[in-house]
Amino acid sequence: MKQYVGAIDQGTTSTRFMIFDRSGAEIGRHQLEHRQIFPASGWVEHDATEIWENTRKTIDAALTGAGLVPSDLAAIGLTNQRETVVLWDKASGTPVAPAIVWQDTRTSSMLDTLDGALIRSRTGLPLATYFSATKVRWLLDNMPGLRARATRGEVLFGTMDSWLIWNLTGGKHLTDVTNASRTMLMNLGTLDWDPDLLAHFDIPRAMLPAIRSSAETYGEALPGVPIAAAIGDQQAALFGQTCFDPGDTKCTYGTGGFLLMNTGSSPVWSSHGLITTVAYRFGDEKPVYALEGSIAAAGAAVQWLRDQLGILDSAAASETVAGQVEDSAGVYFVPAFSGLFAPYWRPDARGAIVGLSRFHTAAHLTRAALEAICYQTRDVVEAMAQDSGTALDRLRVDGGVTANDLCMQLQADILGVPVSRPAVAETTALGAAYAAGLAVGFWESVGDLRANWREDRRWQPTWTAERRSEGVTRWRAAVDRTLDWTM
Ligand SMILES: Nc1ncnc2c1ncn2[C@@H]1O[C@H](COP(=O)(O)OP(=O)(O)O)[C@@H](O)[C@H]1O
Ligand SMILES: O=P(O)(O)OC[C@H](O)CO
Repeated sequence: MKQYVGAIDQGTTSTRFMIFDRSGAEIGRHQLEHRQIFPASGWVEHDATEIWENTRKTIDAALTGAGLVPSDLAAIGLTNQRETVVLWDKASGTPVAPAIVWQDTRTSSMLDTLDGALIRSRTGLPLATYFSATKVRWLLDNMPGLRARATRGEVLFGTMDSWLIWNLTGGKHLTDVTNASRTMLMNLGTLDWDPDLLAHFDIPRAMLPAIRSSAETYGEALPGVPIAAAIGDQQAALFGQTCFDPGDTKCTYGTGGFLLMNTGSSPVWSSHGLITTVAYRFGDEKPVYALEGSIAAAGAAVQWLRDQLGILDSAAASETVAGQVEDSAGVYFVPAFSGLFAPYWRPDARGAIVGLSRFHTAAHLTRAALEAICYQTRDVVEAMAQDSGTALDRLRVDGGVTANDLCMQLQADILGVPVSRPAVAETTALGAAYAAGLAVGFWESVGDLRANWREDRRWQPTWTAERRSEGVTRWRAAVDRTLDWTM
């Protein structure tokens, strides 16, 4: 009997393949970072071919490292960075342009020409550069002859899930409903491409994949091993955290930060700057929806200190460096590299570091970066409380940044509620594995999965209410200083 389920987790920073057993314990993994390409200020690109090659390599290396062969896997689940746009030539399977990453802001001037009310009412999404549609349109507008080829179905569009499914299955053009809900082209009510939005963006339907549920057989990834789930990474983390009931909430801190609350079988529209999105859908069952607060730069702020300023040797070093000082000594760092997402939705914002004097060191700046991750999360937690009418009493966290214990302590301090990290912090991959395992009967029910969730560590708030309130006031003042910055 097959004892394991695999998961491809194609993130913004890296791609990993993970193998889990029936108890949800990790049996093997391999991970590879890919290049972050910044051709101009505000542009962020990936090489989709590099990502596909890394995917293949991580599957092989994880299986070999764990001493397993493909036939040991009951199924593979796929989860991915969302919104990022890949366009490829149908005949050759080669990308026609670099992938435009969700953080890319090159389309900001297009926003003024679009109907925000129409888009919001059909998709649950605010007008922002974040989502796929403006990026697809930009490529069609800027690459001569591309729109005609796309109209003839010769050039295909997909988010990363589609691109990987195409390659894994030898040419199936599919996406799942959670990824489709981030394109700005899917109608949240019909769960199909919206003809009015396609016309509004001038995007030909012939280039779009077919929309499937999050848990069903997509094809074979390896001989005898089905891809039995595809689900956006933040929705997968919600699943991996076993947030199956309305009101269940988690926050994932990767390159960006993403707080999602399960809202059950009806979409809930936000009045406080959150996104309405599909959480998951099983086969023909009714979809489950979520409210989401998306933060554009969380771990990306640490990456920037490491890669662009060179003041950290590694992301992990941010903990020791920030730990050299008691506090940020009045420095606030707003990493609005891609503008500000939830709850502000200000594409005109750009990053700022305020409050500097000659006294300040790399340690203060690093601590301010960690605090920024936590203040941004507080902003979306507040919006979520206003929309749902319920204050959070504990925050379940996961993702790369949660390895940083100091940052998680700061998060509890800045939120004023406990922060809880599960034993398996790789909940994104775990969620994809869970969805695939449920689809093929490896797990019987979500009840089996709930029983697998265990807490690893909990942080209690230590700041006084006065200190917290002063910090939030200063943070909001710093946010104000980032606005109206683009030409
Ligand atoms: N110990 C750490 N402290 C702070 N940030 C970290 C730490 N380890 C990783 N990160 C950050 O987490 C991000 C990677 O997390 P991950 O969950 O793998 O992201 P993604 O899914 O976006 O690829 C990077 O931005 C990195 O800078
Ligand atoms: O790669 P992550 O984990 O930062 O997630 C990216 C999100 O899917 C973007 O919406």
